[in-house]
Amino acid sequence: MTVANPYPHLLAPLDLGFTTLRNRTLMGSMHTGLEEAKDGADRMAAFYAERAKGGVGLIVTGGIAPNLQGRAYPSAAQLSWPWQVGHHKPVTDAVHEAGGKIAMQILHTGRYAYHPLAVSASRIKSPISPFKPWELGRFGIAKTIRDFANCAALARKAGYDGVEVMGSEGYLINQFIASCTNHRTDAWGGEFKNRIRFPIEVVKAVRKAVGPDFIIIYRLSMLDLVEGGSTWPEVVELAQAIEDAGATIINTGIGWHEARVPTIATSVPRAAFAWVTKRLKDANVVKIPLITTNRINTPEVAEQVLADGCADMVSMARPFLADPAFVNKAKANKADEINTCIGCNQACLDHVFEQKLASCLVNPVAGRETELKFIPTARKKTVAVVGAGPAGMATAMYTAQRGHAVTLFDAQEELGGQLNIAKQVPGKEEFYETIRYFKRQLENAKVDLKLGKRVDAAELKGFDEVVIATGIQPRSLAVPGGDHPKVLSYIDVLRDKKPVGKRVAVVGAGGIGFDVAEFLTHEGHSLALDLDGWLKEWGVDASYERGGALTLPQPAPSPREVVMLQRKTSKMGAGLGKTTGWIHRAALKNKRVQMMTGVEYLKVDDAGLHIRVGDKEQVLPVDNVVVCAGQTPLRKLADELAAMGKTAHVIGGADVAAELDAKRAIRQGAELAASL
Ligand SMILES: Cc1cc2nc3c(=O)[nH]c(=O)nc-3n(C[C@H](O)[C@H](O)[C@H](O)COP(=O)(O)O)c2cc1C
Ligand code: SF4
Repeated sequence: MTVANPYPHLLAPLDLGFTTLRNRTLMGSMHTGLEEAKDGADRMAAFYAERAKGGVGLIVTGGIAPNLQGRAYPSAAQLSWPWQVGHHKPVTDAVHEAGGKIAMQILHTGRYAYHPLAVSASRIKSPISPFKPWELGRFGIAKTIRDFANCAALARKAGYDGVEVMGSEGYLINQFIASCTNHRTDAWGGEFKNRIRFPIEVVKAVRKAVGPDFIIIYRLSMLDLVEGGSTWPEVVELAQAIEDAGATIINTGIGWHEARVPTIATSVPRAAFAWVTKRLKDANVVKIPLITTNRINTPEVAEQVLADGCADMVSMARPFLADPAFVNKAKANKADEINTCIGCNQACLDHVFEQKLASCLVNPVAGRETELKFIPTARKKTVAVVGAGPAGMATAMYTAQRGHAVTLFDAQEELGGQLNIAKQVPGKEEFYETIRYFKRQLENAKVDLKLGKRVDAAELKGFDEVVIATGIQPRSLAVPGGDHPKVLSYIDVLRDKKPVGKRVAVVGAGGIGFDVAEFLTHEGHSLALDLDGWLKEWGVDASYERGGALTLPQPAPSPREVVMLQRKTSKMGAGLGKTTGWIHRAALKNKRVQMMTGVEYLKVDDAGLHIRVGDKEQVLPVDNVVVCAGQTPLRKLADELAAMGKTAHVIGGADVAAELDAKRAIRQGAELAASL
C-alpha cells in the first residue's frame, strides 16, 4: 500500500539550480568532539552516514576553523592545508554512498576563542571567554578572508557538496557586524555598510574559490538578543548583500552565546523563532532559499512552519542526534516511532562544553555508531526487566530488538517511572515524547508488558537473565518533625498533586529541587506552550524596535512564595547542566524565589521550618516543606535474588541514585542490552 505524502512541504525536493536536495530538511551544524578525536574520521563517517541513510536532505558538519586563531580552543579542528583533506574523505564518501549530501561549516570563533591568540574586530573581551582578543589589522583581515576561501576550496577537494559560512551566534563575523563589538574607525567599522564588508568579502572570496556549482550556506544572525545587536533593517540589508555576494542559501542564526535568553533549551517553545525567518521571507527582498531553525523537533511542526511560509527549508540539529531515521519515519507515516529530541542538552551541548563527545540522552548510540551495536542474537534468551522507568524501558527495547524474549514488569500502571514526574514540570512537557517513543517501540519489539504487577523474586527465578531497574525512593528529612503533616516529598507534589500552601520551603537544590520550585511558582498553562507569553517572560521584543530585539522581561506572577535551601555553600544548582543551569536560576529569580545556601535543618513544627545559617537560628514560617534531598536505591529484589543464588543485573537509579539521571539510566540500559 502506498502512503500518501504526509508532509508535502517538508518532503518536497529543493532545486538549487546546479543540484537538487531530496527534501527540505537540513541537519544543522553540531560540533560533536569527533572532529578532534583520534579515531574521529571513521566515527564521523559512521555517524553522518547513518543520518544520510535516514533520509535527511542536507547535512552540515560541526564548525571547522579556517585558521589557527579561529579555533575554539587550542586543539580544535582546522582545515587549512591539503594534507588535511584525507581526514575528511571517509566522511564525504560515506555520506555519498548512503545517498546523502553534506556541507562543511567554516567557523571562526573570534573573541569566543579560549586561547590567547583570539582575534576580533575590536579589542573587546567577551563575557564568556577570559581571553581579551587582539584587534585584527588590515592585513590580518585580508588574510582571514583568504583563509576562509582556502578552507572552502579544500572542503570542495575533500568531497563536500558545500560549505556553511558561520556568520551568527556572536562569532567573528557577527563581531564585525554588530556595533557593540566593532568599534573600528577604518573601512571595516563605523557605519553599517562598513561593518558588513567583512562577511560580504568572505562570501565573495569563498564563491570565487569554489566555483558556481557548489552550495554556500550563510548562517545569518537574524536575532542577536544582545544590547547593541543588529536592527531589523540591518538584518534585511545584510541578507540582500549576502545573496548578491554569491550565497546559495541563507540559514537563520538565533542569539549570541553570551545572550541571556534561552534559545534551545527544553522550556523554549517549539519553533519559537520561526517568526524571525518569516519576517525576512515576508520582506521579499531575497530570492535564495531561507532556512529556519531552533526547537523544531517533530515532522508536524516542521511541516507547519513551511506551510505557514516561514521558510523554504527547516534546520533540525539535535533531532537528528535523537533519531537518525527521522525523515524516513516521517515519509513512511510513522512519526509516532520517532525518538524525539526533548531539548535537554544533557548529552549533547553539555558534553561539548565539558570537552566530552556529544551524544544524546534519548539515543545513546549517537556518536557511538561504531561501538554500540545491537547485533541480532544467535541464542534467544528469556529476559525479565523489572521497572519500566528509563533504564528498564531502554533495556527492554534494545534487548527485544536483538531477538530475545523480554518481559517488562512495573508495579505502576503506566510506563515511564520518574519520567512521568518530570513531564509534570512546566517546561518539561517534552518528556511525554520519550515515554511515547518507548511505548511504541516496546510494542513493535513485542515486549511482554506486565504493568500494575509487583513481581517477587520467586517469579523471576526461571528467567535466563534478570534486570533490576526498580529505581529509587526519595530520602526523607531526618530531623525532629520530619514526619510533620507540613512535610511533603517531591513525589507527593509532582505525581500525587497533594495540596501545597502559599508559603513553601524547598529543601535541596539539585535538579528535582529546581523542578519543584518551577512547578510551585507556575499558575495556569506552561509558557513552553505559549510563545507570546514566553517571549514576554524573557524580554524578547517580537516587534524588533531596537537592535538585538530585547525589551524588559515580564515574568508571570507566582502563586506562591518559595524559598529554596541547600546545605552546601556552593552556588545553587551547581550540579545542573552547564548550558541550562543559568536558565533555571534566572527563571526562579524572575519569580522571586529566595535562595539560601549553607543551611542546617533543625526541626519542623507548626511554626514552620527551623534552620541555622552560620550561627543564626531562624524559623521560616512556611505552610509546607517539600523535601528534594536526594534518593536511595530500591534494590530489595536484587538482594532477594542474590540470597536465592541468582545474580541479577542492577541498573539505573537502583544501581546508583545520587541524583535522578535519565541520561545514565538509558545509556546503561542500552549497554547492558548490547551485551546480553
Ligand atoms: C552539541 C551541539 C553543537 C553545536 N555546534 C554548532 C556549531 O559548531 N556551529 C553552529 O553553527 N551551530 C552549532 N550548534 C547549534 C545548532 O546548529 C542549532 O542551531 C541548535 O542546536 C538549535 O537547533 P535544534 O533545536 O534543531 O537543535 C550546536 C548545537 C549543539 C546541540
Ligand atoms: S541530549 Fe537532549 S537535547 Fe541533546 S539531542 Fe538528545 S534529547 Fe536532544
